[in-house]
Amino acid sequence: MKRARIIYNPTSGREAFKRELPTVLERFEVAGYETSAHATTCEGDATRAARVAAERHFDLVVAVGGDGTINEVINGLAEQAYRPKLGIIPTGTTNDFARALWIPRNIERAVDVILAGQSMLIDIGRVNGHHFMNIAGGGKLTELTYEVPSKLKTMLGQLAYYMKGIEMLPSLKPTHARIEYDGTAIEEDIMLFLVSNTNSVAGFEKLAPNAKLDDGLFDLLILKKMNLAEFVRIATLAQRGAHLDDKRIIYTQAKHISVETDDKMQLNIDGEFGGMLPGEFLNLQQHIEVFTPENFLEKHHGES
Ligand SMILES: Nc1ncnc2c1ncn2[C@@H]1O[C@H](COP(=O)(O)OP(=O)(O)OP(=O)(O)O)[C@@H](O)[C@H]1O
Repeated sequence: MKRARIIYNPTSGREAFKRELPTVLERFEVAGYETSAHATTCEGDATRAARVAAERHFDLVVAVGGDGTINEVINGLAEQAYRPKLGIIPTGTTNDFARALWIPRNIERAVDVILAGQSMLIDIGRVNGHHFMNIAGGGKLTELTYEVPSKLKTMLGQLAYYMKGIEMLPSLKPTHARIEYDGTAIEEDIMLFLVSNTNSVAGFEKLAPNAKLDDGLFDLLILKKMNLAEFVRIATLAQRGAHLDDKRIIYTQAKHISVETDDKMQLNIDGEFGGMLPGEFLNLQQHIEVFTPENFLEKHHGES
């Protein structure tokens, strides 16, 4: 019999999952999985639970929570030689990864997706020993993701980022950076850089439009030194994906990227603080097998 382990964050979102857990367990059992559940208790717990599930050769791990929980589960699986398939039930405040994969927010429908059994192998990023599935980057503005409180995110959505972003604008300063990507070396004064695995980033759907989930490549986006007015203009263009032709933007794709800066710069990994630069980014191609809706797979195959 196949075995599934559900790893859920009981505090995520509006705590709605706990009420649904018996129904969800029943559905996995009926579908032929011997199923157990682990409620996470603190930061890092989902990583441990996922690692144990891999070591015990579970067939399926289901991560329930927001991007934080999914990131932790992926960190528990990524270093293992045997990696169970991954199902996702998005119940968090921020669910960028589920959105990128077209996984529904509704619990029952997210379970439908997993039990329908359609999956694909996706790339995972690694930087300085941490793994990420959405995006990593550096520069003052990337700190927005942890400076905006989740209550505000829930209430105001993207507007919360704008409000906080405007507050931070005066503190935006360029730093000198040495960046190497797949053998090309550049030196620039930069405002920020983003290393993206998916195209769904903090509500900007067209920030890294070429990001594909299984091509082994990151989208690398670098914002060169610019003044405030130029910055606001480019941020506006980025809303509709019209920022890429601007001469203050470098946009390319690469498998291996290293970044070093003169001034101290924090590393943001999937929306969380991830230590300080320098950073070395490596794309682990088709590293995790994840369940996605049928229509997403059709779109994906149509594009590649
Ligand atoms: N029982 C717990 N109590 C408090 N925090 C927890 C617990 N279990 C897990 N966590 C932590 O909560 C973090 C955020 O969770 P997650 O992303 O699933 O939900 P979220 O609702 O989107 O959260 P947030 O709005 O705080 O980002 C996780 O990275 C994890 O470290």
